[in-house]
Amino acid sequence: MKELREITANHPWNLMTTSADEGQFLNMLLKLIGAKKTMEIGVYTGYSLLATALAIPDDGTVSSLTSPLPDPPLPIHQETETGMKQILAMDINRENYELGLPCIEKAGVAHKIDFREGPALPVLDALLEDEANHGTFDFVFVDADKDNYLNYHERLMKLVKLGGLLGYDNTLWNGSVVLPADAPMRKYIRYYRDFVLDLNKALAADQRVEICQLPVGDGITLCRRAK
Ligand SMILES: C[S@@+](CC[C@H](N)C(=O)[O-])C[C@H]1O[C@@H](n2cnc3c(N)ncnc32)[C@H](O)[C@@H]1O
Repeated sequence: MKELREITANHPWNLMTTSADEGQFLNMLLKLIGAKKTMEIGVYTGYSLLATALAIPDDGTVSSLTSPLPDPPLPIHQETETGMKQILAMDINRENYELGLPCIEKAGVAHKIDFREGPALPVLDALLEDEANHGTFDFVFVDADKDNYLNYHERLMKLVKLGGLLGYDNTLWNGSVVLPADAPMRKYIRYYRDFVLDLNKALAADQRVEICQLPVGDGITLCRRAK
C-alpha cells in the first residue's frame, strides 16, 4: 500500500486519489461486511483497488483461478468452469492502472481483479442485460466522473444486493458543498460542485437506501440498499 501511494503521489494527477485514511477505511469496511464480489468505478493507479483486493477473501466467488484464464476472456461476471474474478474494476485509462499494477501483483492479489478499460456506463448496461447479474454485488465504490454519479446510481441500485453497499467518494467535494455559491473555488471544483450537490440531495431523498456520509478523506457517502 505504501509503495503504491508513493507512485500515486509522484503522478501528475496526485491530488485525484483516495487518501490513506480512505484506503484503510475501505479495507476495514469490506472485511466487516464480508464482501466477496465488488465493483470499482474509477481506478486511477489502483490505490483503493488494492485496499479492496487485500480485503476480499481468496475463496470469494472464485472457484479456482489457478488454471490459466480462458482466451477469449471471460464474459462479464458470468460463472464459467474456471470461476470468475471477485472485483470488476473500470477506468477509461489503462495506463495509470498499469503504473500501479506491479504493486498489486507484488501484494499477490492481481488475480482477483477483472480490469475493463473504457467508460463505465456501457459496462453497467451490459451487466444489466443479464438478469443473473442483478442483485449480486456486495459493494461498489464509485470514484470517477461526478457528472455521471446519478446515472451510475440508478444502474447500481439494480446490481447491488439487498443489504449491500454503494460507496460514493468525494461527496464533500473539497468542502465546497457547504460554501456559498459565490465563494472563491478552483475551476475544477466549481465545475463539478453542482453535480455533487445534486447527488447529495438525491441520495438523501432516495427511499430505497439508508445513507451515512462520512468525513473520511474528501467524504464518502455509504448507501445501504434497503429495498
Ligand atoms: C479520482 S480517480 C480514482 C482514484 C482511485 N479510486 C484511487 O483511489 O486511487 C478518478 C478516475 O476515474 C476515471 N474515470 C473518469 N471518467 C470515467 C468513466 N466515465 N468511466 C470510468 N472511469 C472514469 C479517471 O480516468 C480516473 O482514473
